[in-house]
Amino acid sequence: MSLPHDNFDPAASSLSGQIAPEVMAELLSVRSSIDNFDAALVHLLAERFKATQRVGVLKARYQLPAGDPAREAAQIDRLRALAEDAQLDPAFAEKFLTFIISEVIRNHRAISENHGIDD
Ligand SMILES: O=C(O)C(=O)C[C@]1(C(=O)O)C=C[C@@H](O)C=C1
Repeated sequence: MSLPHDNFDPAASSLSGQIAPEVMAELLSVRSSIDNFDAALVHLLAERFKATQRVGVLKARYQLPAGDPAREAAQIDRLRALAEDAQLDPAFAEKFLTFIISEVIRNHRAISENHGIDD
């Protein structure tokens, strides 16, 4: 079976041949963890978007507004607190959530515009 990331080269680096082999080995070892985290993030995001897709269909069906500012404010407060506990910059956590939610709202609007065509 051929996977879409079959041609991913985990050793790709602009530093190849420019740094000591032991430094490169340590860098590659940490990067292998980063690659696992990035893969997990993609899968987590895919699941989140599957869930918000269902919300989008529900909102379109019942003609509800795409955005829910009170819900977003609660989510942001919660995520900022979680980020602080986890020693992640809360401003970054908020920016990240806001970025995702803006895409979700764009998707909700698209679903609502297409509503009636295929359901
Ligand atoms: O929960 C909702 O109502 C959603 O549409 C999902 C979501 C989110 O991505 O978490 C997106 C837009 C809303 O403003 C609030 C939350």
